[in-house]
Amino acid sequence: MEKVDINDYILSHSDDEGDLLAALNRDANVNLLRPRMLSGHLQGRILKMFCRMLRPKRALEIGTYTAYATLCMAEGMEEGSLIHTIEINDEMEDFIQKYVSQSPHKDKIKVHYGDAMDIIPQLNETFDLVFIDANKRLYSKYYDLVFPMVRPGGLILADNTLWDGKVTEEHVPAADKQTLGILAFNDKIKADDRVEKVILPLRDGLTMIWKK
Ligand SMILES: C[S@@+](CC[C@H](N)C(=O)[O-])C[C@H]1O[C@@H](n2cnc3c(N)ncnc32)[C@H](O)[C@@H]1O
Repeated sequence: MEKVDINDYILSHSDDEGDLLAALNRDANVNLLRPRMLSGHLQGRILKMFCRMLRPKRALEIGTYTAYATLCMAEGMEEGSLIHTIEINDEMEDFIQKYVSQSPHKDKIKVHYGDAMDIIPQLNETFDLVFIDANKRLYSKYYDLVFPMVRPGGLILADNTLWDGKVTEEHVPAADKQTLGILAFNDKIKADDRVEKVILPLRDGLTMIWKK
């Protein structure tokens, strides 16, 4: 008998992503340049589960891309809650709108188009949950900007913090600003006494940062 791939086994024994997200995933793989950027089935179900457990009233996602993760988080959030999500590339607007508009959770989602560095200061919110998943060079800046807006006891998640394993390479070229950005962010979080932190070795690395 052929051995079942462990990732297929995990997905086949976890919740389905559902028809809408499966269609989004297929559409992204056929029509977008970098479909691997979206969270995907496993991480999406985990983000939903975080929302089920934490019951955030206000959430923020920095880096929407297709809204795959946005839709997953909104699915786990309660009625009356809201997730703000920020996307710098307004060419994604039609794609995002196509799927958000079909979701039964669309009323919990507010999409902002523009640079998160400009939009975050305009959001008059206190966040229970923040998902950092935009420009890897700017993770430390997003963190500093959003930190005062997270309530004590709130959670910040940062995606891609293992950056394809490049974080353990002996020599990182000065031109590789993305890896250097992630390295600086990981060191900053490790040294920050205001938070408890753990890197989950999930997919490309997902850091959980709990504000004391
Ligand atoms: C990895 S993708 C996000 C994936 C999405 N969070 C998910 O899990 O499905 C990163 C996105 O961040 C966007 N982005 C990059 N810099 C940004 C910024 N300063 N403000 C807002 N969005 C930004 C990019 O255009 C890209 O669509």
